[in-house]
Amino acid sequence: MRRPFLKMNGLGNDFVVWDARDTRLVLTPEIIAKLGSRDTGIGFDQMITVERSTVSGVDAFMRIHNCDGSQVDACGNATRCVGRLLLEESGKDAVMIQTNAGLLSATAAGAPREITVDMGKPRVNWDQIPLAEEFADTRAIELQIGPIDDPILHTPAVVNMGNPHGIFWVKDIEAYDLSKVGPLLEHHPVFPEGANISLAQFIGKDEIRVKVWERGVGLTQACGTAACAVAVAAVRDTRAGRKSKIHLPGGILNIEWRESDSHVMMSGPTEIEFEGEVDLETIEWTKTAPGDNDQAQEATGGAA
Ligand SMILES: N[C@@H](CCC[C@H](N)C(=O)O)C(=O)O
Repeated sequence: MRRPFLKMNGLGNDFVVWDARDTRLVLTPEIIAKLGSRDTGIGFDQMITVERSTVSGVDAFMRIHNCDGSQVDACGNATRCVGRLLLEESGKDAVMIQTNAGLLSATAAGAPREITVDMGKPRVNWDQIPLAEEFADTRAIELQIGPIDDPILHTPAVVNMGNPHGIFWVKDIEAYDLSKVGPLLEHHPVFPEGANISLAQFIGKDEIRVKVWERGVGLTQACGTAACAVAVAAVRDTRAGRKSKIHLPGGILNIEWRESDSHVMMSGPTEIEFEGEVDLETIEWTKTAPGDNDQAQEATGGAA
């Protein structure tokens, strides 16, 4: 069966987006991993399934899978992308998106294709991250077993933005090979559900450079929830003000941790790369329409 999809990204963090509001779609982790492979499939960081919401007045439910097939509760960049699709489709000023991490609202941010998402309140208690043991202060927890010798990589700040994040403040982000330390820290026993791992370095007042090793994916160009988690950790640590610019390899996200209601607001771009169709049995896929930045074209790729 051939199924249409949209390929989108937020700052290079890329997604296949299915519209499953009228035609149900359930894929096994094995099929998701095959589709997500950049060698044999379409290739993506996350797979997003837009379904009908079970909550009245809510525009849609968004299901999120990492490219390894695991289902997760939050994805900031994909929420902006789905927000854009629902805003364009409905013509509304704001849309509500149901996720397994709660209800999130999306609005246009001003510039074309830029979207602001209210990511809700961060959670910072040890059992909400979750951590395997009690820590009274989650601004810098002490990892008892260090998978790496460097003492800096023993004291992460931890924040849950609908998913778990460990943040390591470093002086020079280039001094670390995140592709080596990321997998060790992602699976550290202190994180019973694993964690997204960020290295964060101040590069100016309220400007932070961040590299992310995403749980269930690996290195990505950007991670929206990580940007929110870093901004929250910086405020909690009195390192930054309530509004910060997070510089990721794929570009910049503007984050505000609002004082009035403790909600985290994330603003940044979205892009439709192309429309496509895939045969879910053979994983053979075709581009069917161009994206935001393409001239009209047709191309073929996939397992064939
Ligand atoms: N890319 C996302 C985060 C996706 C989920 C993450 N890998 C996890 O396992 O929690 C973002 O933009 O937030």
